[in-house]
Amino acid sequence: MKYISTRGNIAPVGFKDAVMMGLATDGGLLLPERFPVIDDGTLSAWRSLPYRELAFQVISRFVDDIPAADLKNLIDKSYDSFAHEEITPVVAKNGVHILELFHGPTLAFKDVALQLLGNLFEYLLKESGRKMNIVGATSGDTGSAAIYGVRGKENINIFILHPYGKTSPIQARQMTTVLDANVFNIAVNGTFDDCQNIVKDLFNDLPFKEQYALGAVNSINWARVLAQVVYYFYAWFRVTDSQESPVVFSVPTGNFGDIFAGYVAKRMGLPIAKLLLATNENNILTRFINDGDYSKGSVVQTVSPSMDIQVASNFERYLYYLFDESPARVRECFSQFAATGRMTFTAEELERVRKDFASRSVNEEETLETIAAFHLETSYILDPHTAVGVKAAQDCAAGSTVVCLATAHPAKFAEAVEKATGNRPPLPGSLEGIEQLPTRCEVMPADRATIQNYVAEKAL
Ligand SMILES: Cc1ncc(COP(=O)(O)O)c(C=O)c1O
Ligand SMILES: N[C@@H](CCOP(=O)(O)O)C(=O)O
Repeated sequence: MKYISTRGNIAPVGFKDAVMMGLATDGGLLLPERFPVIDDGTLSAWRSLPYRELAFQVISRFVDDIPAADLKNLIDKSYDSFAHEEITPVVAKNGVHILELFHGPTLAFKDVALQLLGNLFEYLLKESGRKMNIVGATSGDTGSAAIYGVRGKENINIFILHPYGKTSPIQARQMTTVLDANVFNIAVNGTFDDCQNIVKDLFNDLPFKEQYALGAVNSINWARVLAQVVYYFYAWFRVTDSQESPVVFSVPTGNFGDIFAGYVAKRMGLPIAKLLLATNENNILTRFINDGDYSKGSVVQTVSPSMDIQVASNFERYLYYLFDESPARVRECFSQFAATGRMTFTAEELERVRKDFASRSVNEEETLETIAAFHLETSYILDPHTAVGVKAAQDCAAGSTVVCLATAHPAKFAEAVEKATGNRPPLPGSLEGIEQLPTRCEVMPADRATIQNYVAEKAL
């Protein structure tokens, strides 16, 4: 399998090079040159596979430059760190199926991909004898999951930028209490969008990227998206009993990575009726789907801070398909966006968008009410991101078989849960005592040069 760029200006590369490249060197995002299609017979054979084996079956369709036995070992090892034997179990509550993606070491869906990516980096660096400096941006969850994926690993340093004071207190401590010598936390005086822009600028500075061997842990890295495709298949098997059964997936969305993984699963032939894109008040993607209005606003702080994002990086991957795989149209669209802060689409394009996606924006009050009502009716505690997806499902998908992606453990957002239910959620063992641990973190302005100099100074 070869990988191409949404901007069309790189020679196709293999999977290993795609993982190491992160952001494509022409500023675009990497995509497989085609989607493997899974026929009914194969789908039926996969139904009874445990998570690790299913992951190997799905992922190996996209990887032909790592020996199968090595890939299998990497996958198996990655999921040993999960606290649930099913890795991503599905539980039925109140008429919806909740796909619990928070049983990894940092209690968010990011662990599913970042445990694997950390092991892939280690494997590829050993093979090449090279070193890597990871630079990533986080609105709260990617950061700790990436840090836990590579902490203490040889030949890797990791620099994580988060918006200062805008994550939940637990999210910040999950990052800053990791004192391993290869971990550097940077709290940026700005928003997640500022952090993501700085990271992209550093990757687009090709001499800097080359000199410091930059590695990407954000969902700009194709391996992130790929690992997330697996749980759409896994969940679909858990909630259906026949090949034809179409399912709606409700996905709390910020950077469009998780829902794009669902789109990949659909393109591979998984019977997904609709991808329901649920946003908080940062609703640029909802406006796009429902009104054709993709125009940048300002970031609003919400009780679901990991989704406080305006410019969703993976949206570019979807646009590539919406524009019939035309890199020229992608480039044109991004130039228009850079110049005007908006993108425009034809009526025919929007009609096609709505065949695959529906969307709902959920405000603060609705999010808290959903946590409270769900808790009252079922005793189950939703985290605020998951609550956004559940509310969207209740309003837009009644009568369908719906899987709501539970993207984080409620204990990470104890303040919001307490506001909604009157009680703080019980702390899982892995978070006990975290408030007393010492921390290390540098506070910096949202200034590319300052951060670039810091990375250069501390890089391997
Ligand atoms: C808990 C949680 N839910 C949902 C999202 C949104 O996912 P995505 O950015 O892949 O759209 C994030 C951040 O990525 C998150 O951390
Ligand atoms: N919500 C994310 C934002 C970064 O998204 P990514 O999937 O591109 O890494 C976070 O928690 O950091």
